[in-house]
Amino acid sequence: MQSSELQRIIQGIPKTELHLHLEGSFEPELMFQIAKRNNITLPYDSIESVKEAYKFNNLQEFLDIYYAGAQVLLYEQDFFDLTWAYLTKVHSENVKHVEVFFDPQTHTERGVAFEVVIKGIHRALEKGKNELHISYKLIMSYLRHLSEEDAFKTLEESLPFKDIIDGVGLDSSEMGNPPSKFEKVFKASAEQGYKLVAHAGEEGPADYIWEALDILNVERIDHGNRCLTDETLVKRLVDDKIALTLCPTSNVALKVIQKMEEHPVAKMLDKGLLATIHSDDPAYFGGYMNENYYQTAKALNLSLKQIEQLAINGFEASWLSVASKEKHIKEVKDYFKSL
Ligand SMILES: Nc1ncnc2[nH]cnc12
Ligand SMILES: [Zn+2]
Repeated sequence: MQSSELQRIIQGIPKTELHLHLEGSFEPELMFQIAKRNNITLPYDSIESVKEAYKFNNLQEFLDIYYAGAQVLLYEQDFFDLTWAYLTKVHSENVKHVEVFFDPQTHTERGVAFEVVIKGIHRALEKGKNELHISYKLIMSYLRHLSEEDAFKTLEESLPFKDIIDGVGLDSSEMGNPPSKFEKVFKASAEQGYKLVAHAGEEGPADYIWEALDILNVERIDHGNRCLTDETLVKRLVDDKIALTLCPTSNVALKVIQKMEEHPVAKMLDKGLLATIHSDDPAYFGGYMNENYYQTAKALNLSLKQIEQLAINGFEASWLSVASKEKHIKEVKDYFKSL
């Protein structure tokens, strides 16, 4: 199939994004605009020099730059603008539902109130629901390089906004910060009614995925690439229909894999895993949803059936109601039938 034909097909698929860090959707153009109005000097003299700096050898090199970029976000309007820019972008890519992460500690650590962050994000998500017809869920992620005590503080701060937060996640530097470090705060989060997910097996070993499942009791694994090294784990993930929210362009950018042709998603589909495709930090890795589908499909020569399965899996793994899931899955199936 011609590249342009594949791109046209991917554009038309009704999609859902389940693994997206709002701070990772911060495009350099908006970063400069917000830095200017907040009187902050960025350590870059142009948008080109920012993009030049976005070359990473591993997760930590990326995180250092990602946290630095987030420093310019100070006011509710900044968080609104960040979220709104993301929503308008994915609206243009036919994304129908999003479940997005935000990292409260990246901001509260700098003295920006939890309330400022969440109010800006929430206002944009509501506007997106009303004007762009994108439904949403919001996930608050604990930073795993910080202590569990710090995560408990964040959980406390979130409680006045419990009604607008659907789940908690775990992100940041994986190696040396296993899921078990956060056992108690995940248990307490579940008791507050939050759903649970965690990044695991991105750079870390399959053991971290086991811990996320057995110690944190998460219902989805973010990334999970490394599960294929453990057949017993694969069986568990298949049997329990645990989704893996994969991020192909992120994996290449952070050298989790050396090239897209090595991406494990096709193997995962073959094994019956509930694999899904997302963008992670698109402003840093150069691809939103469509680009992630496109690069993966092209490099792995995925069939239309496999691409359809990925889109269905996305809705299947979402936190939408059964009726909404069925509606979206029917839309995906009808779309592929019409091709
Ligand atoms: N890919 C990733 N892994 C861990 N933490 C993150 N925070 C933002 N993107 C991340
Ligand atoms: Zn992520």
